[in-house]
Amino acid sequence: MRILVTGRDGQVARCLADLADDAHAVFPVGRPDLDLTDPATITAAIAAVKPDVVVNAAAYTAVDKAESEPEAAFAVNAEGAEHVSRAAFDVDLPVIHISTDYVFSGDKTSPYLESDATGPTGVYGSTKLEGEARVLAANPRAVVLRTAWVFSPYGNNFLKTMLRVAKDRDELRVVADQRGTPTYAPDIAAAVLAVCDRVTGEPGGAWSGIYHMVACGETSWAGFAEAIFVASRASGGPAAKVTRITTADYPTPARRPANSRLDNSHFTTTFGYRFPNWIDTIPRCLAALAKQ
Ligand SMILES: NC(=O)C1=CN([C@@H]2O[C@H](COP(=O)(O)OP(=O)(O)OC[C@H]3O[C@@H](n4cnc5c(N)ncnc54)[C@H](OP(=O)(O)O)[C@@H]3O)[C@@H](O)[C@H]2O)C=CC1
Ligand SMILES: Cc1cn([C@H]2C[C@H](O)[C@@H](COP(=O)(O)OP(=O)(O)O[C@H]3O[C@@H](C)C(=O)[C@@H](O)[C@H]3O)O2)c(=O)[nH]c1=O
Ligand SMILES: [Mg+2]
Repeated sequence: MRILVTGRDGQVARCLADLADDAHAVFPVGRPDLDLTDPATITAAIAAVKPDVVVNAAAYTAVDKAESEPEAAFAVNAEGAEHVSRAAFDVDLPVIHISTDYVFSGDKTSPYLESDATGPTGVYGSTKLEGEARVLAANPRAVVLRTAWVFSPYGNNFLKTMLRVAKDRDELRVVADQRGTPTYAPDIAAAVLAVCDRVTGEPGGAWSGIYHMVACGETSWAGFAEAIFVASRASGGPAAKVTRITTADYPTPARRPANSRLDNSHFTTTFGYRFPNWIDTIPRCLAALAKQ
């Protein structure tokens, strides 16, 4: 099958391209050829690639910057996502859209289910939530996959930030009162391919809807940082001591959910893809970085 992926240089887009095989030809298209804020470029990309399915992996992902650029975030995450879904629908294609744990308030004390009420605490989360609704409304064959705390050898992410800062500093202060699940982008890509197989193999659309697509297990950002440094030290890389702090000690423009753990059992049951525990994925990322 042919898979059009929006956002050529994004973490998830690049990992999807890495997984291309005989059964999955992956075509990542980014700006300026495909711009989510310019619907004509989306239509043109679909006409050029002739995909069997469209994966929307492009987004405005700068969580803090979004607080001062709400229009720009909305144009990509809400309107742009809608344009992609509608452009796919117009030529009778299914769409797979990636969303986030930040659609939740974080007030729940256990992992979030797909049926739980949303309540984003910032602009990024609000615009992503609006994007989910618009994607589902524009195309009856739409899958919304909420993932979280994405890291990979590519782009900007928390793991790469921790390694970079540890090169110059012996100690790092990291929040310990926000909990979630780091999810390795190559595993997200493999899971998305499993969804591609289903949505192209079963045309009806019984699979449409929202799914939580995260790795197994849970931690805090501080716990994630500590695990990164344990693995990095073991492979001779940079490491630092992590001092656990609270969200109040680390002011940021955007408020983040205290609990953004997602229950992934609906995804696992429906698509038959099993995620590993997040902690086992860190050495894989470090090994991939070492090869760069
Ligand atoms: N990163 C994370 O921790 C998480 C991400 N997600 C979601 O997963 C998906 C993939 O995220 P990830 O791979 O990390 O994203 P990245 O931040 O790595 O990449 C985002 C990509 O989107 C592209 N993009 C931004 N605006 C536009 C536009 N107007 N038109 C076309 N492309 C655009 C960027 O292009 P350019 O290079 O030109 O700027 C970039 O390549 C997103 O939907 C995100 O919301 C969900 C949970 C966690
Ligand atoms: C760099 C750093 C961050 N922090 C805190 C700030 C914040 O609360 C938390 C995570 O910081 P980051 O800015 O790296 O992560 P953030 O940009 O909030 O990551 C989010 O990105 C979007 C796209 C998503 O969809 C989410 O799932 C999530 O992955 O760690 C520290 O406490 N110490 C530090 O040294
Ligand atoms: Mg960030």
